[in-house]
Amino acid sequence: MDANIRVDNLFKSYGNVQALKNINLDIKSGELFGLIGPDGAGKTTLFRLLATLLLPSKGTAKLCGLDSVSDYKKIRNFLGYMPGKFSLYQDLSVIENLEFFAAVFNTRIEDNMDMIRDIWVQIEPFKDRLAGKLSGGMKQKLALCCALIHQPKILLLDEPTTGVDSVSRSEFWQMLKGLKNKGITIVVATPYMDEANMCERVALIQDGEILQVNSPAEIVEQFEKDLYAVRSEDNYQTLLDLREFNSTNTVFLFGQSLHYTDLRKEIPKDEINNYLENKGRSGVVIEKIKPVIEDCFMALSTKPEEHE
Ligand SMILES: Nc1ncnc2c1ncn2[C@@H]1O[C@H](COP(=O)(O)OP(=O)(O)OP(=O)(O)O)[C@@H](O)[C@H]1O
Repeated sequence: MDANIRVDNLFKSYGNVQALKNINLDIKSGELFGLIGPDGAGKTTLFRLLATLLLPSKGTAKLCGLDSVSDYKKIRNFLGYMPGKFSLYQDLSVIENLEFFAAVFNTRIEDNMDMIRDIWVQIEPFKDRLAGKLSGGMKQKLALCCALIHQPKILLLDEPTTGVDSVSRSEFWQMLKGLKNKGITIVVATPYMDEANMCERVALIQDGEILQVNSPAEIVEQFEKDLYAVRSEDNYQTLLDLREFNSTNTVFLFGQSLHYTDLRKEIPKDEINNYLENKGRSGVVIEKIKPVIEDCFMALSTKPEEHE
């Protein structure tokens, strides 16, 4: 079975809220694909549509060639879905949760151990603990086992690493690579842009629209402008100053510095330096840097600063 996902001209509205606008996606069988976007971008809505839990307002979604509306029963047999809000029964133990999900799919844990073993061994020592008493990372591993217990061909993971510590986050991505090697098509939604690099391809989504679909490396390669990191003793005031500067294309705070692009091809650093010093900024440092995926997202999603 070709475990691909194909979305065509998909729209979803909740009353007046247009949560998804003309989404088109082609996710290949066996791909590790990321859906990257901020809160409210429409990631959960798209996942719930793919998981056959919501009806589209317009357009179609097909999983393994089957329609999410008319073939929803068949799709549910080969789809694993881990919702963003924990799907576990907090007052059941670890093993009871897993047994419950196996029973829902009319299967048994022992028949599917090969699929979950690598993850299960990490939580087995806590198998009699109530799910509600597990740490965030452990809950996430259990939820993943539950989503895998019926050996899905396609796995949808909605913000699996939100609220999870950084060690558990990187362990989680290692587990996903292991699952990809088993041939499962995996789609992961995340608000963390740095996780884009763990995916083969990503879709950047904002306000219900897909801004770009490509490999993380190619997205970064397509960044057109020269990018500069600007720092001073007062980064926030420098941000406000640069927003008023008449050659500013984009400027935003990024960690300990500002990321800046100019409307011109060549950037006279001295001119920017003088401008900022005249504004009273001290300790100004300007250096050319390589863009990362966050810069590409900002470039795609923000309008250039307006100048009179
Ligand atoms: N049941 C609903 N009724 C009305 N509006 C909704 C409903 N569910 C989502 N929305 C709106 O649809 C838009 C997309 O929401 P969605 O939850 O899909 O985004 P998201 O990217 O998953 O973000 P989050 O991580 O915050 O859930 C938002 O504007 C949200 O407020």
